[in-house]
Amino acid sequence: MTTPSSTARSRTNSSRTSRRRTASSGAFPATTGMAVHLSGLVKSYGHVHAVRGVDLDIAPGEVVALLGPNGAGKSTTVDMLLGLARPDQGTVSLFGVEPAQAVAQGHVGAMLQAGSLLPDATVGELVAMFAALHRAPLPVKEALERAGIADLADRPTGKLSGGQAQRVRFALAVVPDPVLLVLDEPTVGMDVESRRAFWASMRDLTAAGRTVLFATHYLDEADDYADRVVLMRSGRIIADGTAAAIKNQVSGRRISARLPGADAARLGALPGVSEVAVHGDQVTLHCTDADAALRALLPAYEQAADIEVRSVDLEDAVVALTSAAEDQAKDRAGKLAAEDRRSSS
Ligand SMILES: Nc1ncnc2c1ncn2[C@@H]1O[C@H](COP(=O)(O)OP(=O)(O)OP(=O)(O)O)[C@@H](O)[C@H]1O
Repeated sequence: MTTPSSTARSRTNSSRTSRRRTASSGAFPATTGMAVHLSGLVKSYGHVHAVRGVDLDIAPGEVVALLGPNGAGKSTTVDMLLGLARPDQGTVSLFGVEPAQAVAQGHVGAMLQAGSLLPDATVGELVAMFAALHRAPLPVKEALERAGIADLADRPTGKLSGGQAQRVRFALAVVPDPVLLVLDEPTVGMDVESRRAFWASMRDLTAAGRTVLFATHYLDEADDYADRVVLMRSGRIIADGTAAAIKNQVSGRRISARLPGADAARLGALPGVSEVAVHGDQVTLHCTDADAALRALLPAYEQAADIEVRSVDLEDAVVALTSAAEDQAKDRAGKLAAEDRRSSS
């Protein structure tokens, strides 16, 4: 069946194909090799094992979302990728050279979570200062327009709202006219309209074949804009593929309904139901067989209302995959502790 969203998706996919073609046909300054090559990256801070062995290749022209719960190691990976943190083990190369060299050549633009803007400079002055550090920057006006802040050029950066400051960071990331954009939670603090404008501008940038790696907690952004989703948990990559492939790793559908006075144990015993979540009157049934579950639910709960059956979305898949990884980590820790006890007795 063709739905508006599937039509939109196939359009997006064909634009992704042509974007790759543009990237490999040399629309940019000559670069060689993988846009990003991370091999065996490990990084600890004292007892905290932030990154525990990350291997990742990103081809020129790919748009990759880096997902994972708080503390998964996304920012640490991004910091090592940009040469801002030194790996304990492993190597990083961007277009076949060290990060510092790729940055010096103007191939890389970055937007990080931390980092204050010079509070006394105006937005225009700050972006101009940054542009002056690069060999072939965009005109300042164009960088400001791409970030949607042309009207803020004369505003001191100390007088910006959080969302506006975030857009200034975006202008600083694009002003080198980079081939690779690395964005750590780029839309944090932006209102809905600014997020939309941000992604519209990103679409223009990626349509020309730029490579993008962005970390985000907004799974709809990953679903809508990334060719590929890399999911991290506890310092490791636990899934890597298209959003569709990641969703396919988690089978089943979800039934949600308003069900006053529902009993979770009774719902859990219905055929085809694997898991139940109850929030007040609202119930979500995770199903291995949604048809069987629905057939059993309706006679048992005549008061059921606002019933919806839907496929697994990216959020469901990410939650399921990250909690499965957590269970496996606990199992591993339990087995190691048991082995320790056995060997010491
Ligand atoms: N400079 C540091 N000193 C000590 N611990 C750190 C440092 N930077 C990160 N960590 C720790 O390393 C782990 C991974 O952190 P990181 O910021 O990379 O995760 P993240 O996936 O980006 O999380 P979030 O989504 O919350 O930004 C966390 O436990 C964090 O507390």
